[in-house]
Amino acid sequence: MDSIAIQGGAQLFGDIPVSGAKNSAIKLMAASILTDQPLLLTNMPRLADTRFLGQLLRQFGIEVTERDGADGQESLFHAAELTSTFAPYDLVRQMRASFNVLGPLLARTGEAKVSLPGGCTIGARPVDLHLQALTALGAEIELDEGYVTARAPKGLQGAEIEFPFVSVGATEHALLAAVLAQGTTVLRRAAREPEIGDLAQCLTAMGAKIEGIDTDVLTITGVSSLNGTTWSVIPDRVEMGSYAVAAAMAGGEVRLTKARAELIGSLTDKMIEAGIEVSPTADGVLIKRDPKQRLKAVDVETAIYPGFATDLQAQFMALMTTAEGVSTVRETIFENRFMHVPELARLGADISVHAGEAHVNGVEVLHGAQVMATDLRASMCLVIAGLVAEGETTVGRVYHLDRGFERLEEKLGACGADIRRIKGTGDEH
Ligand SMILES: CC(=O)N[C@H]1[C@@H](OP(=O)(O)OP(=O)(O)OC[C@H]2O[C@@H](n3ccc(=O)[nH]c3=O)[C@H](O)[C@@H]2O)O[C@H](CO)[C@@H](O)[C@@H]1O
Ligand SMILES: C=C(OP(=O)(O)O)C(=O)O
Repeated sequence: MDSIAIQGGAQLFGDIPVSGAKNSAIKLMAASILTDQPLLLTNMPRLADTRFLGQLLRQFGIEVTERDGADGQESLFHAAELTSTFAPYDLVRQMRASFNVLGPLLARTGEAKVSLPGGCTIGARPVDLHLQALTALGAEIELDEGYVTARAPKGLQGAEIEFPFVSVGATEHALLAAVLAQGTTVLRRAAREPEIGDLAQCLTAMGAKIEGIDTDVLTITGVSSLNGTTWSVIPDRVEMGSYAVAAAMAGGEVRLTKARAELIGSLTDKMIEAGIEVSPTADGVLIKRDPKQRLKAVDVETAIYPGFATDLQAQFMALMTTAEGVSTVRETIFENRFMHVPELARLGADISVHAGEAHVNGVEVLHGAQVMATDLRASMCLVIAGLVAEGETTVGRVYHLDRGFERLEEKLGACGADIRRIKGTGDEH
């Protein structure tokens, strides 16, 4: 198992290019199942998650080709013919979004058998809303021995679906199935995260008919087939936000490029409140901070988009560990997303947790230690804390981090961070 070692204390100066969004790329990849024409995705991140999903798509008989192109890394998916509609446990357990192949397989072929998903253990994360949506679209669903078998021998039928609460995955899943259903589907209380807009726009370029993109009501008029297209993956707002926080923590001046400032508006508002200089640029954002000036503690509460992203909660908490005063961090999306707290405590952070709320009492200094990544974004929070902790911090289990951060050591190292990967051996999971 690899680990990452960071020698704290270096300020960061330079540019960090933001990669394509993992949470968009993996849903766009699932969209390739819907057509027998090639789908070319550009600005593709190379991550463990995109690799796993590529393996799963190959298992269905989809040709997957990766190459370098004018708009960054590219991946071509060609599902000319599907030779299997079975998604085994070993290929689905690694990540949450692999479950979202069920809807498109069902929509294209009328049946599929997919293992229940894995992903970060940040909560119970059931898939009831996914299954309710597919059932409303006319699928017959059976659950047996950890697998979902879905059948729609006469094809899917459009339906009115009102989600009881907002779910990113269930919205995307319903969308991926409804585009090929007969008739009109209306999704109410739909999630409107930018990655869903990206997916909906790509599907539209493939010939789908979708109204209300980027709103919480999506109206989809089913079509009988979709064509291929070329689509550039939206910038990764979680990666962008993570490096914005890293720059703020270490101090210095870092420009995040190939990105869009408005994607992290709820984060940068809080960063400004804490005393960090944030200036939007033509293709991203510039973060400046004099590390001699202590930040002010500010409170955050996670929420659905455009609120403060749960995927940036751990990173922001790391920033607050050395701010002046007490910051309250409320997690409202996942019931178990504070696993980084005991790890931050190893570095000297003073944090107490009561139900869904963490109180971070800022300390003057953190001290390097051995810590363990517990999930994807928590790994980044430990790296961020390590950037200022006195001495060396070693973050173990970075296979979590590799799911969602591309070339992390290279990107931070280019700005002056003293960071290196220590290669491990053996099975990663
Ligand atoms: C691969 C991907 O894109 N992952 C993102 C996606 O996860 P994911 O799609 O899993 O997140 P959801 O928005 O679905 O989950 C929100 C809440 O709804 C609950 N729920 C969800 C579905 C369901 O059928 N039943 C149910 O109870 C979940 O347990 C959670 O408490 O959105 C989250 C919220 O922005 C992000 O943190 C994840 O990074
Ligand atoms: C929680 C995440 O991923 P997943 O939903 O795949 O677990 C994430 O991207 O932060």
